[in-house]
Amino acid sequence: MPSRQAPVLLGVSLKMYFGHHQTLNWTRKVAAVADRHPAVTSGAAKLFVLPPFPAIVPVAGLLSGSGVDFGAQDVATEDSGPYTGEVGGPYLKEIGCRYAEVGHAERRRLYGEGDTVVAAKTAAALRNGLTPVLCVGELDPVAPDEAARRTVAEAERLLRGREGAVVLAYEPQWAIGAPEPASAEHITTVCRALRDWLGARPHHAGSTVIYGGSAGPGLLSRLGPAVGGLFLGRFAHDPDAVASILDEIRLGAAPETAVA
Ligand SMILES: O=C[C@H](O)COP(=O)(O)O
Repeated sequence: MPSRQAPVLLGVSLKMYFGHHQTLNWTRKVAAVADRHPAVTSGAAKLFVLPPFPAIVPVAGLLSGSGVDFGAQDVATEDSGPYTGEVGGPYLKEIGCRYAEVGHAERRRLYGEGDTVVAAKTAAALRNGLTPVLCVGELDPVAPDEAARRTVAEAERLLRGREGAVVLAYEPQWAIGAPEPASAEHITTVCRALRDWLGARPHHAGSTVIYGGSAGPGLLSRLGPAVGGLFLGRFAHDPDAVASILDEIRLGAAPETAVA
């Protein structure tokens, strides 16, 4: 597996927290941060944003030229047809999305999505040229080694028979929406296991492992280089917090290699 210094990947899902104008205002502020921040302009960090579906097109316009990528929080299992309320991969690709999130714990818990649906959505993203942000992670708190075993097994199930670069978002379900993220030891153990697993699979070259679950300023510096970035939720609602994480990256928090 060739090694190279990879940019730290910072993703933000806005979930359903903001209204439309708030989404656009937040995007303008984050684009302005990205435009001038040395971590972004030097290529040390790469940002992506997942707004609600109706905001994707205007967000694309606001991010144009900023180097910030964007995508969707979900994708249909099918590409077109009578699927009321769904948005297919070809549509997302056509409007410029780079990413499609799949398998988030909230979709599993609240909307009954299981492995079959998550695997089909992952396949839909890949066949349409979208990078899946595939969320994996254990349901309840367990020891780091056991969490790593369960999470690698989950990734194995969801990616079986697929090829292409993915973003594996390690999100222990118990750490989502919590006051604090998982411990640095826990995150590092699981992310390293996922990296090793991906690294042994050349058909997933170019993949990245990031951590999400109450992540915010101050976390990345404690994680060391095994973690390729962060998947942010509430703690990115303040654009200054995004700038603060970019400061950490500029000061040296960087993944050791891409999975390539
Ligand atoms: O999509 C992001 C994650 O679920 C994390 O959300 P949170 O940081 O608000 O817990």
